[in-house]
Amino acid sequence: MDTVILSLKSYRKNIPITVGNEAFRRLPLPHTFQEFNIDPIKKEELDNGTEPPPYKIKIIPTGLYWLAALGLVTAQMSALTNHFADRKRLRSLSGILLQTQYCGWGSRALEAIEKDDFVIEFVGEVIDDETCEERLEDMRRRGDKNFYMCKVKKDFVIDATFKGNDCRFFNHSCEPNCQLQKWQVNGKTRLGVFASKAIEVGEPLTYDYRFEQHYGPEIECFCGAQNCQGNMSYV
Ligand SMILES: C[S@@+](CC[C@H](N)C(=O)[O-])C[C@H]1O[C@@H](n2cnc3c(N)ncnc32)[C@H](O)[C@@H]1O
Repeated sequence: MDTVILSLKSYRKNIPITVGNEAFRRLPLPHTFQEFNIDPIKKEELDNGTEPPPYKIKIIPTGLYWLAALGLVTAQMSALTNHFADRKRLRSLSGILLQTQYCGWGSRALEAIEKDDFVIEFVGEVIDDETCEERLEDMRRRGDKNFYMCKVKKDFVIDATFKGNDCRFFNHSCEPNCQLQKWQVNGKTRLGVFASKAIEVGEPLTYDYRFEQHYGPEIECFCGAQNCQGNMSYV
């Protein structure tokens, strides 16, 4: 269970994941490769020689979650201020509202991204199927609405619930601007998010969850796309 995908070397152990409220609990996660101290995918590791771009995304609170976060910040101002200041994450609370008001937090592009650019890697704890089921059960019991697991293969589920990067905030869209791709890098399977079209500054970053199995209950989709399939279930 402690095996963390890629070179996740010194993940901070002091992240308060025990706070009851889910929205609050999700806020203090590390949000940059630097904070995470992981090596991003390197150019030479990609078969097609794609140059990984500099950090290009930003987390924004959206819709109702933004209001919820604001309320929590008011209530927990002192603790949060220290916490965020420590992680230089105050910027995260000043984002714009997105139209996807019912999808919770989302990521948006900080700068223009070209089609086929490598955007970010989906990282998290690597857990087996049994642990995954246990965690899912815990989440159901807690009434969690957001799920951050992606099954790569048998007994290889990447769980970004407790340890993850900004990729865990990419929402699903039936008309996404990114695509999740499976890569073999030095013998390891890794998931990379690549731009499937040119993306403008400020655009929400999304991919189709149905590429791989994202765990969780059948959730109604609010992506707002014309071709919306209605739910985010893997088919
Ligand atoms: C990987 S998380 C994405 C970040 C999440 N929005 C958050 O606030 O932390 C996946 C969860 O976001 C929500 N979500 C993502 N895309 C959605 C969509 N198109 N419609 C409804 N909910 C969505 C669902 O609750 C889903 O389980």
